[in-house]
Amino acid sequence: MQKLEKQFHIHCVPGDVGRYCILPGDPGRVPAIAALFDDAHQVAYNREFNVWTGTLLGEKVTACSTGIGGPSAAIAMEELHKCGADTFIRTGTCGGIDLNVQSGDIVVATGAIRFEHTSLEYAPIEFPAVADWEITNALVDATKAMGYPLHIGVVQCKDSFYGQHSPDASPVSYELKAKWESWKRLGVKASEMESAALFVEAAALGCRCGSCFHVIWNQEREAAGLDQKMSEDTSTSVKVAVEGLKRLIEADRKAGR
Ligand SMILES: O=P(O)(O)O[C@H]1O[C@H](CO)[C@@H](O)[C@H]1O
Ligand SMILES: O=c1cc[nH]c(=O)[nH]1
Repeated sequence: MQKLEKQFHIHCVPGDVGRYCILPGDPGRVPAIAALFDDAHQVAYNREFNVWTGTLLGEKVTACSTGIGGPSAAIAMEELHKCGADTFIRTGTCGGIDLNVQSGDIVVATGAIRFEHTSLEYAPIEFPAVADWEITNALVDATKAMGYPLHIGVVQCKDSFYGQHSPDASPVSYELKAKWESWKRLGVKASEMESAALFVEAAALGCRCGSCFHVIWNQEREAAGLDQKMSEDTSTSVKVAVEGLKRLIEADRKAGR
């Protein structure tokens, strides 16, 4: 019999998780995702990794939180992959950068800026952090079908949340602020923390990964004196991830993937 190896951080063994995984950062968001699965049950909860498995369209699917930042997200993906997963949808929160991106909107990432360090341990910096095309299409179609305001494009990833929000407090403010101006001029949609690591790691592992986000706020709209309020209810981005996953499962079945 094949040895079932319990993964060191997520405490799962092969069979505990599906091929398809939804990855929120917040462990508290996992039950809300699992509530949209059929027959969902918790299979493990260790550290920041809350893992629930159920089914969608009869396919085994898993929701596993990744915590904050690239290092723990990379661990979740690597250990889920060792348990048999090969397709990942990150659903998270983000802060808008582009002035058109408003609180409560959905952002679907086509790629991610690697202003973090985790991805460097999976690929040289010249390698782009690109979202999987099929997953991205499924997330875009799901958002449109549900009628939510949608922005599609590049997101920026970093390791320091406060480097984004209080760059002046940092001894390297000159770099943080100069680069932030570049992201703005390059039309970057939003800032978050995990997609760059996950996209690059997925490429290194031969897996697929895409991301969708709920916009919490937009600091650039605030700075420009535009209408700006906080939006913390992540239920729309959770619904987009689950509906997108259903569409992906159907597309995979049709294509024999
Ligand atoms: O809401 P989640 O998925 O955690 O995502 C965003 O929120 C956290 C920062 O507050 C980072 O993890 C960032 O990427
Ligand atoms: O502004 C934000 C909001 C969520 N997550 C981030 O990383 N930044």
